[in-house]
Amino acid sequence: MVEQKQRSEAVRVVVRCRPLNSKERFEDRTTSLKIDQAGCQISLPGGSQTDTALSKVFTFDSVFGPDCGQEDLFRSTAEPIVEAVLQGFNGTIFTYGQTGAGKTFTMEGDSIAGPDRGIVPRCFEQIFDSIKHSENQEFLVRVSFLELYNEELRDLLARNVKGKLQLREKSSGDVYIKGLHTFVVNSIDDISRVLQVGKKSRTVGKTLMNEDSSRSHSIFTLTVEGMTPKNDKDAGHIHVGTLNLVDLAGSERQSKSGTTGDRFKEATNINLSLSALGNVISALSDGRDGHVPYRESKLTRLLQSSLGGNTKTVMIATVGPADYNMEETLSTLRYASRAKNIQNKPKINEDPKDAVLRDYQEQIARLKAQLEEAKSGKPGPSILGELPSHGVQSIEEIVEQEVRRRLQEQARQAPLQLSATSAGDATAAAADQAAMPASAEAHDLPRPAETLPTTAAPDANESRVELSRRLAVLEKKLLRGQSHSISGPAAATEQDGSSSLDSQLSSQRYEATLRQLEAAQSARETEERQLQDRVAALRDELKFKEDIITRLVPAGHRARMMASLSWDEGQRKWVQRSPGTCLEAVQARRKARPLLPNLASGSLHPSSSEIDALLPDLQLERETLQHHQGNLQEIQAALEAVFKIAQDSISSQRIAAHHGWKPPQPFSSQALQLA
Ligand SMILES: Nc1ncnc2c1ncn2[C@@H]1O[C@H](COP(=O)(O)OP(=O)(O)OP(=O)(O)O)[C@@H](O)[C@H]1O
Repeated sequence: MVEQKQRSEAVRVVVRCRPLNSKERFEDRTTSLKIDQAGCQISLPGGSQTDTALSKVFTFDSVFGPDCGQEDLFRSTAEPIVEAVLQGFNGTIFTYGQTGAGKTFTMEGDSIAGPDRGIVPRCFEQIFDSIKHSENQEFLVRVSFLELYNEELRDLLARNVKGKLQLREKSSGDVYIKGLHTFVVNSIDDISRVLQVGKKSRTVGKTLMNEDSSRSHSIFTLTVEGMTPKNDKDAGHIHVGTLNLVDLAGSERQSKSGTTGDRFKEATNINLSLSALGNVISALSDGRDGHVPYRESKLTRLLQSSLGGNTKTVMIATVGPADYNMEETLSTLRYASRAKNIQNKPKINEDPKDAVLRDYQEQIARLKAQLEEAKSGKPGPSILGELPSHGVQSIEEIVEQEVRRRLQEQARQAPLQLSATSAGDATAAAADQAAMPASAEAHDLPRPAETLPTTAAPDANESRVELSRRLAVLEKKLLRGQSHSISGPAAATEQDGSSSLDSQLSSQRYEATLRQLEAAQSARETEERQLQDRVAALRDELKFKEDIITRLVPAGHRARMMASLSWDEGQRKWVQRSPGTCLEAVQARRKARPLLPNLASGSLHPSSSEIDALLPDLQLERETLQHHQGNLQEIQAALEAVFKIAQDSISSQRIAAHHGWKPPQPFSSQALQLA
């Protein structure tokens, strides 16, 4: 390894001015910005637009006018940075400017393909193209995507985007984000898919200045690990470059953007963090070794190594051309002009301890050795649960768990199925097994022990299949240059034709099954969400009804209502007990009650204490029966039977004379309905 001399390098600052947009053209907006692309200058008129002596002239590393295309801008700003990242430098490209000035257009463009695609998709193309054309090198590419919204860090690739992440600092002083998902990608398609998923989660909103205004700062990070060619004098060394693609939210004036409510709160946070960034830029551009207020905001903490650190940084300041935005344009140009003075000290990151590529290679070597042992008939040590964790997460993690569960289920149900596979079917069996997504290996997650079959140890055939599958997945994740002639995985595969075929088939089957599983998973998630919504709606309705009952129905009545209901398992609903059942209960109660000996013996002269005890009883029975609105005739018959017992036994005149009580009238169905 060559000792590196760390040389200072200024942050590159370029300015891009967008064309007048349709609204500005419709409003006949004028422009007096002057752009001298060749001289890298941009000037604004002074006090009066004709007074050139007072005009403000700014010089930058490059200046791009409204006619500049995305390709030209990319070549002169981003391409050299990506080249450096592939060599192991850190690089940052960030856009800064007034809302609606063209930051997102510059970074992402109007589409992921086509001439108007922005810097981000072009970086993807350059990275994978360079890897493809590199000689004898191996690469591993990982990505993450986050946003800083209202001073909260969010993982745009997480299931729960709104979960807050925490900034942490390593002992080296480097800042990192705990729990941020990182995905291994091995093609432009892969990485574009990740970008699209994240973009869907990013917070955007409509303002008067921009229909699609970014309400958060976003950072898309690519980490490219590369291993130097084996024939190089630095053979076997790993270099790790990180590329941060930063799309800042725009500075805005509330009077112009017309923001209120949430939009206003967002604008306040955006302006605060941009002003903190301005303070860091000012402190760094002073050139004195004074205090740099990185800790003022999370944005400045995130950009710490890009401004004044070990990164190659390009700032793209975007401005609008219309005169009615001249104040904001002037402010952007001043801000950008200060940034030109920032000095960074970029260096190649060599052989970091946490390089994932090295672990991948070690795992591949280990798997190959185990596969050899398995082929020679020795069972070998279990490979399961051995893989180290880097916190690199899997796109297919959920899918994998489901597949594992199903496979274990199948294995339990048909334990002989695998061993019954004939030798001729070995390849197909390998492919079947490989169809199981192996994201744990692909993303370094250790295989959870509890997901392993707890039955007998895998037989030789089974472990060989599993080893082949793991090998295929790991090898697929490592990207190799064009003429790979080293005795690496490819050479070893050539020695073993069947293993090569296994790997190819495994990959194809794996991809196909993964797609199916992803579709199934997405359908299941939709269904689950709908069910959860339904449960929530039912719970609200129940709560509403419970509130009504609690407020309007007296507690005694509620108890009696409940006593009159029973759960019918067959119909799966609450039903009222039949009046017959109720009457039987009343009669049973009466028989059990020893209080009315005279009544029970048929005496016509019950004592007054017996009558007193009977009256509330009768009242209760009447009310109970009133709840049975099903069969009125039965209810009435039951009720009358109860009263008849009383009338047969009690002399109404005596009762009237002694207690002033009026015997109840015979019950009519009309009265019951009214009740
Ligand atoms: N150079 C350009 N050429 C053509 N159209 C452009 C250019 N720059 C921006 N636009 C258009 O202007 C509009 C606003 O641009 P954009 O969304 O990129 O602004 P922004 O600076 O990211 O705004 P915000 O900070 O509010 O997110 C978009 O419709 C975009 O397509």
